[in-house]
Amino acid sequence: MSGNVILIGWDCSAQGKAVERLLTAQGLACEHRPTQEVVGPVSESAEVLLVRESGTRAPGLPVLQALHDSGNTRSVILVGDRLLPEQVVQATRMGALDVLPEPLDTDRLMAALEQARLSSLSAHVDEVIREDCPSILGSSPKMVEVFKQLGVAASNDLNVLLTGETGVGKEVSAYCIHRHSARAGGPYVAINCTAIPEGLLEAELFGHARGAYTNAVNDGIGKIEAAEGGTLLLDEIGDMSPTFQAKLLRFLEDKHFHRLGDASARSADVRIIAATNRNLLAEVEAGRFRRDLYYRLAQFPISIPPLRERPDDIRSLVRAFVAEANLRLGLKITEVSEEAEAAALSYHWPGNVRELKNLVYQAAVRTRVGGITGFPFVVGAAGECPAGHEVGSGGGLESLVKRAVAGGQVRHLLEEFEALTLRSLLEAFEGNRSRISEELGISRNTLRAKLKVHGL
Ligand SMILES: Nc1ncnc2c1ncn2[C@@H]1O[C@H](COP(=O)(O)OP(=O)(O)OP(=O)(O)O)[C@@H](O)[C@H]1O
Repeated sequence: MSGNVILIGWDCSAQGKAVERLLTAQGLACEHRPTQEVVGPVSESAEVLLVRESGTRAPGLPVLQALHDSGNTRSVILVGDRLLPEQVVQATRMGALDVLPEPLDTDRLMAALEQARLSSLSAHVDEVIREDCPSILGSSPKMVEVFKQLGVAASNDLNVLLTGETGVGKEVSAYCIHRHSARAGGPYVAINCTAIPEGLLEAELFGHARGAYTNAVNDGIGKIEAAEGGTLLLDEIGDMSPTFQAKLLRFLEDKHFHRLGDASARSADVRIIAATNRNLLAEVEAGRFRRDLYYRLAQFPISIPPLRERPDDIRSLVRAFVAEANLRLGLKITEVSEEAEAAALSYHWPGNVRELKNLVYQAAVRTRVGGITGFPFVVGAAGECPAGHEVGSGGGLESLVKRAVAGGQVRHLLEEFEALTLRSLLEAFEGNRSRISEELGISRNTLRAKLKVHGL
């Protein structure tokens, strides 16, 4: 099976085949298998899993549960007949990107598949980049200053604190420091402190002894031991709980730690780089982040400026990502129109380089061959849109809908609403993703996937 196939898990062979024909007629590559099989190795190279479960299997969703338990990272869309509300909630919590009732509405199915494919594309982009030692780009005076600081950080072994808005390139900078440091021959390990539930973070970071918790059938090393001799990136450090802050401080003081459930002290030779999009000093002043931990982490602080403060980088980033999309996805984009470039230059870029990269990829995927004539900007509050893309006077949803209808852009309207909602929630909850996922009642993984799709 090739890597961009939609795997259809459907028990009733006649219906499964009918969906396969429907998607094939839309030009999509797909393959039908009995539902249970999508949990097996056959799904490994699929891009999206379209799984049908029956609501009469109350109270659970066995196939989705099995996928979730196996650590599936592919985008999943659930199709169900007579699903109970609890099953819809469960499905979303287990990471399903969408839940579609039967009989299937073709437009909704196509929209859900497009979103799922963009989500996998975005995940794939991140994977590819991590695998291929991403090079860090930028030629603006502000970024040249940052590169100099990365060089100084690479020449010593101090703990580094990288700050900057979401998507400015903190993680690529951390990797750049590692690659140029004396530890380059050692491992580079990253852990996202918010993506892991509080209860599991300790074991994830420090490791565990056999029997330390249910399912801990063997001893296990944590990220700290995995990074021995190398560099450990603690991403989104600003969201760490006070209890965990105390545990981390203890490790930073003498580089000694205990695996969870094991009394023996161990030590690790690891360089720590921490990253956050919060103003950590303000968190210290507000009493939410330990001052002593802040100073341990910020032995060498580096702040990365938002993209809107370095417009000189925009054009070259757009060109670099177009070239990358051509190479990675087999597209044939020949140019980016002057109008599209001008729109990119006047846009506010709240999601910074990540958003730019996503928009370039989305525009490239939609264009496939020829020139990109525009980017699918999310039109939000006035002043955040590029010239010519403003919401009409009065703003709000109504004018957004009218504008989309007038411009024949209805197809992507629901995506725009979702992006707009998420952007507003990020502002309202000051980027606190745990809180947003709680308030929305969706898992943090689902939220992360959605934020990635929209480049936020
Ligand atoms: N200067 C850059 N050159 C090339 N790619 C970049 C640059 N900055 C960011 N990117 C790309 O943008 C995306 C986001 O970057 P990264 O994950 O480093 O951001 P971040 O600041 O750590 O974001 P967050 O705070 O949300 O974790 C990645 O795909 C990365 O490769």
